[in-house]
Amino acid sequence: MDETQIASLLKSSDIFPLPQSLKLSYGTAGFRGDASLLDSTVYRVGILSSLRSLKLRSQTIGLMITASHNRVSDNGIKVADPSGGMLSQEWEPFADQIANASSPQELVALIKEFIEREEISIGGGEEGEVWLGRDTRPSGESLLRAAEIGVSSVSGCVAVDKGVLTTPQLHWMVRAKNKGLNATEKDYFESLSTSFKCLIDLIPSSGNKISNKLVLDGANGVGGEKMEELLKGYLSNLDVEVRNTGRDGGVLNESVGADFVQKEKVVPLGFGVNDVGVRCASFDGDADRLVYFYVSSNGDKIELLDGDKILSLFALFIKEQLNTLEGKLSRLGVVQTAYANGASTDYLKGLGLDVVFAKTGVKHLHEKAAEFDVGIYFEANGHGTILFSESFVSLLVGKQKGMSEGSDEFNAVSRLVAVSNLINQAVGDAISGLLLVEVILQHMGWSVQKWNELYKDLPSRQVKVEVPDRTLVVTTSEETEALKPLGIQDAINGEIKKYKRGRAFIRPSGTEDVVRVYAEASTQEDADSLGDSVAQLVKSFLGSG
Ligand SMILES: CC(=O)N[C@H]1[C@@H](OP(=O)(O)O)O[C@H](CO)[C@@H](O)[C@@H]1O
Ligand SMILES: [Mg+2]
Repeated sequence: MDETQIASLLKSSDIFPLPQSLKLSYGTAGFRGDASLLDSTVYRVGILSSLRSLKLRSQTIGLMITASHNRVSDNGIKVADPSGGMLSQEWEPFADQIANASSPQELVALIKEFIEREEISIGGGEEGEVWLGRDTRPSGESLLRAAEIGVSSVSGCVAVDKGVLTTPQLHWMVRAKNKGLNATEKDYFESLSTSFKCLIDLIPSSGNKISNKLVLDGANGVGGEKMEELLKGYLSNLDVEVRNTGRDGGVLNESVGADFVQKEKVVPLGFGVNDVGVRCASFDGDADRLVYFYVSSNGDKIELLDGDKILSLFALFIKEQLNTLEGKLSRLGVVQTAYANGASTDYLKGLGLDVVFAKTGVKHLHEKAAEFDVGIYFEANGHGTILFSESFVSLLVGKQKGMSEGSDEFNAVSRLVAVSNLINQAVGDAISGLLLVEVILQHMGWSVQKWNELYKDLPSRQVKVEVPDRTLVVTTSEETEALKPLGIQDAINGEIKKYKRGRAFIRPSGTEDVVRVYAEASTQEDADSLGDSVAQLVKSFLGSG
């Protein structure tokens, strides 16, 4: 790093001093916090993205400015690697270090040390490129400017502002760009609508016809807006009414959206007694989570179809297509976390599927799903997708070419190819997930109620416990058992034994300063009681916060 580069970094970092007492961690989903405190963080992550692009021989990196389902006054930043997946976990400690550097001099020293270790050369003619996107938060625009300054303060690197996007759109575009494919937002919409129409054309004509009508809760965020754009410009054969678009005075994520609906299990604002029985869906604030629901009986309760139910629907459909192929050509697997409802896991195992568990956080699920030819992953909260290995897609495309049109096998192969184009291969995507759910329901001839009957969720309860130091809880790799504090797992097991179908576990949250308790049992009363007693154990072993 030469003197000019050092001077340029010192100068630009002077514009964005670190607010006092701010302690940041890259966590499960990038840096998040009150938007008014994040200028310096976003600027520094801009620098990191440039370094990442230089390290990876000029491949394009993505930088998304969003705080997802958090409140509108928050914001955040996450990095997409060239594959469109999350930033490699190996770089997270460096992200933490530079985000917390207390002065421009310390920042430059850390960068110097890092680029030497990683053998990144700056200023020798190498070029880097970073694509920036943001959600609809009012703070997004000025944070985006800070990111641009960070990116371009590294010699040879340029920032490209892609405007307001959903998180999965940016990940999709970055992936496409690095694969040498067309990578604009228009290409995204075209790819989704073409594969959707192809799946619709492949629906057997003999089946049960269901209502096309869907009401979407857009969380007053970017997802509703983009869905409307897709419907208007590219897809006319879907009857979707978008509510909570953010245009009618509603506040982002406030009593609306996928996180609210899944955690509170109540009707979001804008929905009520007139919607009883109608198929409804909710996106979260940056449209990477999707849940379905319908308003039941008197308009004040919902029946929730969460990520586990979407996973089950996808698994059933994919399995049906794979079974139609001659010979066993692929390994299908599903990935869940410990938060998956036990009834969903039983159901999936009952289908004869390979069910594996990953740690909480999409980056962990994605990694495991990528080990299969077709790997489906979902968090219970609605974030997930279906990954197809490149070799399996090539095999399918090759097979398709040599087959006669119209046979059952040809149709199954064509459906699988279309699904691999429809469903986002980079990251969970509420828009592409919604299109796939809609087409599968039409294919099966199922109402939302019929889909809900695949299995009945076991009653569950989640509790957050504030403790002085949550890092004292250490779990096994699947997070289902606590190794520390010593003795706590035996005590939890003692509680679990008291309940029919009892299951419970604890883990420190990666996004909040709490220990999370999850409990499940055959009745709601038992799940509540098990949750409460495990929460008491956490307090007695770790003290109250
Ligand atoms: C129980 C739960 O919903 N945990 C969420 C939450 O992580 P925690 O580490 O549990 O705070 O936020 C993550 C990021 O959005 C998401 O991936 C995860 O599923
Ligand atoms: Mg989100």
